Amino acid sequence: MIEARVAQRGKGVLREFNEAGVLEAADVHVALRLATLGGETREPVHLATALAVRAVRLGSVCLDLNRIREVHVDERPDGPAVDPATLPWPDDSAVTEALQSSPLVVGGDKGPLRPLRLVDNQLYLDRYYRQEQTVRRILDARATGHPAVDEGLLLAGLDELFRDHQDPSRPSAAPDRQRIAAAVAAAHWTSVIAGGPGTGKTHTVARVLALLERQHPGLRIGLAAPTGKAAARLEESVNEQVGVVGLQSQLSAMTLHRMLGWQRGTSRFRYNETNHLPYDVIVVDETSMVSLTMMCRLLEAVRPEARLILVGDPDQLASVDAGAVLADLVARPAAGAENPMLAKVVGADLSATDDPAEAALSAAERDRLRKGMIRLSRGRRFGGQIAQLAIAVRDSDPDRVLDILRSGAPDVSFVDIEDVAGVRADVVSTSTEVTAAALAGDAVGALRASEKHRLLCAHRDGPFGASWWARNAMDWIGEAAGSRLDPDRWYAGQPLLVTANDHETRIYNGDTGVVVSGGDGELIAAFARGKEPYLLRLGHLALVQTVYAMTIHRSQGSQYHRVSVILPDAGSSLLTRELLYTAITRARTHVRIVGTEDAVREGVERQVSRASGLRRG
Ligand SMILES: Nc1ncnc2c1ncn2[C@@H]1O[C@H](COP(=O)(O)OP(=O)(O)OP(=O)(O)O)[C@@H](O)[C@H]1O
Repeated sequence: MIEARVAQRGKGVLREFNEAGVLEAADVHVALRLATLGGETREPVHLATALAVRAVRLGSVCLDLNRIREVHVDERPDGPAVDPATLPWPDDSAVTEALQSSPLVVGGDKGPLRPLRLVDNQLYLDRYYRQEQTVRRILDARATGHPAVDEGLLLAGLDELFRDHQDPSRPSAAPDRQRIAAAVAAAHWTSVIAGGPGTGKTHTVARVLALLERQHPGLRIGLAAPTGKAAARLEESVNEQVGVVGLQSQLSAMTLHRMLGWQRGTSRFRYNETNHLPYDVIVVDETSMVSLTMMCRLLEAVRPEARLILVGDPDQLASVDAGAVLADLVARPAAGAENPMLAKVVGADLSATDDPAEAALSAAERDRLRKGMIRLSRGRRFGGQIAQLAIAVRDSDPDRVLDILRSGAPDVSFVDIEDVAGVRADVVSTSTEVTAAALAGDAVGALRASEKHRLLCAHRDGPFGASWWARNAMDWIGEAAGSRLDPDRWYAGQPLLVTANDHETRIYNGDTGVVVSGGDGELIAAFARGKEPYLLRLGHLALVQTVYAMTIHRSQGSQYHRVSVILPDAGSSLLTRELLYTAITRARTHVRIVGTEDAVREGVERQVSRASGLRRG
């Protein structure tokens, strides 16, 4: 155990949990500080408080006391992982009883401090409890009525915009979930359009906006995404459709922070519950990456009479901060009745039986329509085994996942960590192509070539981590080229990853680019932005790193032709279904899984379980 991770002040049970690697020093410090301020001396409360802080650190909104012992402990550098069952757990009922009378929960004579909430045996840090309540209250209020819609106009628009792809003289065959999604978004103040990559979410959003613009000439549209990269991608793909669907003008998208008016150095936003955003419709893409805190701020700032359309893939990894709001909203029970307008405008889709291309709506899907939620299921981009593999992972079917991986299908492969010849060939050929274009000053070609293959890892460090594999890749490239790459200087063909938002230079955390020759012997950085690359002097780049391998978390929101996924050993807490799903769905033409059968099975079977009260309705 690394000493810095052990809290010096921790004693007794807290110290044992800290040394075992369940708690970090910060969890212990926060718990002890709150206990001192509130005058709480009982160890079960100290432990529950520290575990609640840990739960938030790991992405949950609260600590589920019914599952308090379900903690995963990673292997330690100096030995095997501690079995959590061997730790000195207090009696479950003793924890609950102590909390029920704790001044940290019920308040005490030391003042108004009440940092914990105990609700239905879920222990919350007060801040997250209040945010969850706000989200629930605003969503429930927005669900009590429906926007007024000119049904004739909507029907005509749906008929015009959702045509058969092969034969545009005919409307698309029923059921068409994209058409249903458009009607759902028109019929609700809040709607969720969920779906995997390439299911046509953006295609549908462009049509929804066109339909709403016809209903409300002069419609003010706000487009946003949690990251700059995702916002740039949303803007680009919606604008490709502007002419096709008849939108009045090109649109711009921004990060959620920017839309809300983030003010440097404060935690306040310019737009909030008293100063609402000036839009009639707001579309948020990549909503799976939105944290509870951000969703709370957004909902507070949306006018009650503005539509909010949340778009994303609930099966992907959730936000790095606490909360998995999109997945929670999808799982949340539906309340209220279906908007009768839906049956009038998309009745044929709702009652259609199976079509060769799309299955009939299930009872559960029909039920979700009541809360303005629809999941697009028909893949429009990649067919073949990548989509099947992603579905098998999502459905937690490890045997099917392994069958597909071993099927010999041309778009999927499964290799041992010792057998990296294929990875090496992909790394070298991609780099050769990127470098040739970069040296020729062809920024578009270099950026395009850099999307040919990407090496993805679960971890950042260690033998399965991105840093280690990036060094391998640099060695392979150096050997193939006959000269070593020098990570301390700029060179043509160098792949870049931006690690922090820089609003001034308009590059954002997660942006990827390439160093190219600027023609006059000078090197410049090129970033993909729509049709024209965005060029920037190297001296203007603040936080960037060379990226021959990246973490799966970082790759969210991007796609590549070929992807090699380095799985960690079975036993890593990062290895989850959401991680595998996200990694696989980054690939357009080929996904290569590098790892063991045990790691695949464990990943498919372990779901990230983020405790939250939103799911309970
Ligand atoms: N109904 C349709 N008919 C024909 N082509 C379609 C249809 N829906 C989507 N497409 C095409 O399929 C591709 C994927 O669509 P789109 O980009 O909208 O998917 P997405 O769900 O937003 O994907 P991602 O999550 O990867 O951004 C696009 O090329 C789009 O033009």
